Amino acid sequence: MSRLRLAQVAIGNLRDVSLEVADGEVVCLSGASGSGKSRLLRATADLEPHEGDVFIGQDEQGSMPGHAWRRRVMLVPADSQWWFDDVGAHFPSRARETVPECLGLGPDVMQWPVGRLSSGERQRLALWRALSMAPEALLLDEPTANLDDTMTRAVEDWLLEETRNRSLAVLWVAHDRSQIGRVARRHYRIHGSVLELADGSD
Ligand SMILES: Nc1ncnc2c1ncn2[C@@H]1O[C@H](COP(=O)(O)OP(=O)(O)OP(=O)(O)O)[C@@H](O)[C@H]1O
Repeated sequence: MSRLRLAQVAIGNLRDVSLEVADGEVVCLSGASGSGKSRLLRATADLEPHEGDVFIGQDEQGSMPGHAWRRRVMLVPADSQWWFDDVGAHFPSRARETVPECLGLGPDVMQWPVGRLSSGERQRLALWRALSMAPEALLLDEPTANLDDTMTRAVEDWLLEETRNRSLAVLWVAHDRSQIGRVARRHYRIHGSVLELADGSD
């Protein structure tokens, strides 16, 4: 069953974007810098006006307020936003106690001030924050851009496991072809104003 569905979405230069992401599936999206990947994720998250329709299950984006949509279809932007002084204040209480070990951060990270976090720590914690809100779909904008190779592989494995265990639909923007090959069986590439299924996709 398709969990997340885009039907003839148009935003900026992009036209006629239609794709589906099933429960427990990762679909990758790539394209040149400035081709519109982030805007497409923002449109999917109901953060930018666009043409066309987006569905989560049977529900259409316009049928609910934006904040309700974004709890179900959650965007993790490349540059995450933090609005309280301390890290822990951004997390539901159960998630403060259960920071995944593979992120390489102990539970005391929840007491840290946000200003202390490195870009890679912010990125890993933004992913954990999103997962801890129990969304149905995740929109990941280059989720490993600030991580070294070892941590990139650890985060990929963790995200794939969580995707399966939580039956999430994941749309993942990536540049690195080898990463795309590891995490997704389907890969769309932006070419000019259209989205094309890349070679090697199932
Ligand atoms: N709100 C906006 N209104 C008009 N144009 C915008 C808006 N936001 C971004 N753009 C433009 O749309 C184009 C696509 O931007 P986008 O951020 O989606 O690119 P991208 O593919 O994610 O690039 P990168 O890989 O460099 O992050 C860019 O030319 C950008 O300047």
